[in-house]
Amino acid sequence: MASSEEDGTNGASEASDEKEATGKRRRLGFLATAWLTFYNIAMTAGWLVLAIAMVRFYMEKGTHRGLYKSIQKTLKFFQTFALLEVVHCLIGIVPTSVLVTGVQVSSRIFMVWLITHSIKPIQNEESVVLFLVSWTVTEITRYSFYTFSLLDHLPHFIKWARYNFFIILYPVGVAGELLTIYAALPYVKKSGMFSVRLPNKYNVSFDYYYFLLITMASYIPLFPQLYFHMLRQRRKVLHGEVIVEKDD
Ligand SMILES: CCCCCCCCCCCCC/C=C/C(=O)SCCNC(=O)CCNC(=O)[C@H](O)C(C)(C)COP(=O)(O)OP(=O)(O)OC[C@H]1O[C@@H](n2cnc3c(N)ncnc32)[C@H](O)[C@@H]1OP(=O)(O)O
Repeated sequence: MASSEEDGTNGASEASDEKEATGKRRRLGFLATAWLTFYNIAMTAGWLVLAIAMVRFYMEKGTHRGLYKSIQKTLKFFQTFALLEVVHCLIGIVPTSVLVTGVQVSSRIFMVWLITHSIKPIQNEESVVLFLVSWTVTEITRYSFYTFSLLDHLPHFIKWARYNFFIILYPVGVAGELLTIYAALPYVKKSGMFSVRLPNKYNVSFDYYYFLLITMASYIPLFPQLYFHMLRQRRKVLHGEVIVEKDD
């Protein structure tokens, strides 16, 4: 349990945080709170298991080669489970934008299933380790932040970490993702995987290689929006700034 002495916050702000959290729980309802608490605990545990497995692998083998293969099942399970976050937004039990969450989750699912799982030769790239480490640290912090918030015992360090770590981890994770897609390009071009060529009975064509180029380009407009969204959240949560959303 975090006390103000332990975490360095003043009593007044902690009291107002607790009041806010109690109000939030009442608004959410028992079932939604219980589900979210379970979900966040399960996700924190899952990403912690992943972190421990990665550290153990590296300490035993002294190389990143084979790391992805050894942790892929856990990664796929917990990252795919995160699709529920879009559902949480859609049914309104978390006050997050469906669009922001949708972009975040779909880009992760895409990286896991359509890139790293599907293109075996890139699984040992250093860039894979870059996004794995960055995602893992982010998710342990984020889900423990939500869990402790729901339980009304949010240690200041977790709150601080949730709204500071991303400043470095977001660009590092995105760099890892982009470098991994880049490394996949030659294999995709050579194999023609996931591509549909003409002629065919539906008269449609799809080239996965060009799809990947477009996906990489889409990071340029989309990533800054996610990053600035997080910076605004940071100002709101850590510095109490009131952010006025513009009406269309
Ligand atoms: C098909 C191909 C598609 C390709 C697309 C390509 C383009 C992609 C471009 C960009 C790609 C990005 C890839 C991502 C890489 C990485 O992740 S790198 C690692 C670093 N990452 C991060 O730091 C991630 C940061 N992102 C997030 O935290 C979230 O995902 C978010 C959706 C972007 C931010 O969420 P937001 O809602 O703004 O933040 P919060 O402040 O945390 O939450 C707001 C309120 O909602 C409550 N809440 C949310 N979730 C829960 C929950 N699970 N349980 C309980 N409560 C929850 C939260 O408490 C807040 O409530 P209030 O306090 O009442 O406001």
